Amino acid sequence: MATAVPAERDAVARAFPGPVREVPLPGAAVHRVAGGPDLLAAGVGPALAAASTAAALTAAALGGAPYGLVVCAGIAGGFPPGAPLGSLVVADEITAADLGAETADGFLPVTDLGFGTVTHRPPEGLVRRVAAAAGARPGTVLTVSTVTGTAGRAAELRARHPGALAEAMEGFGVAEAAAAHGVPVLELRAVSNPVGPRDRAAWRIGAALTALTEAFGKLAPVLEGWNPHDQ
Ligand SMILES: O=C(O)c1cccc(C(=O)CC[C@H]2O[C@@H](n3cnc4c(=O)[nH]cnc43)[C@H](O)[C@@H]2O)c1
Repeated sequence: MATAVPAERDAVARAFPGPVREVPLPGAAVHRVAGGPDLLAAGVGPALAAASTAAALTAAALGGAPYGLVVCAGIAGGFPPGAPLGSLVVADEITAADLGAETADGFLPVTDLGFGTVTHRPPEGLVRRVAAAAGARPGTVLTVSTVTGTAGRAAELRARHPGALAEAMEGFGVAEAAAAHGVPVLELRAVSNPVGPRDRAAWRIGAALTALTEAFGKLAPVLEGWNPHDQ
């Protein structure tokens, strides 16, 4: 389970009773919950999140206990009205929204330049089960390197990604690391602020972290019981 910061990791950890052991990695540390998941505060932004997640995946594989699923979790900005404050969004697509080139005719995704990928799709069946169990809305979660701070940018993202419900900063990086290891990925976000004009007074980080804890309380049996062959 990869979050950006320790506060998110600890919000997830509150859903899993059991002692925690810290396992050091290059540049990060896994919190291993006995009888529960491995939790990683992977850092803010797609690059650091990818590097930390890759380190955890590699260490697990070399240790003979590879992961079967990578979950990116944390707070996010929600596109109103689909994703109000405190609501949960589960990604049916994880899309890098600003990976590409700006041209006089608009933004070109990196795939149009002939490189790589901009979207990872979590297993559909798992997304459905998580949505049902946690009461999360399925939709695209955008990964951005710059938090949206104007109505204009929010409108531009909406126009380019009509299915977007949320934006955050790590999902695509975590998904790239998971894909390199052939491991499925899931992204679950609790909405802490609206995507749009910058307004720090509108953040509800405490409520979003509580929503994350409650969600993982409901999701433990879904995640434990999920078989990759179900897809
Ligand atoms: O300074 C600001 O205006 C501002 C607005 C929203 C979030 C931030 C952060 O520094 C938090 C980044 C952190 O939390 C996730 N997150 C939460 N809300 C958003 C968002 O609206 N857009 C992108 N990321 C968001 C993100 O995944 C980071 O881990 C600052």
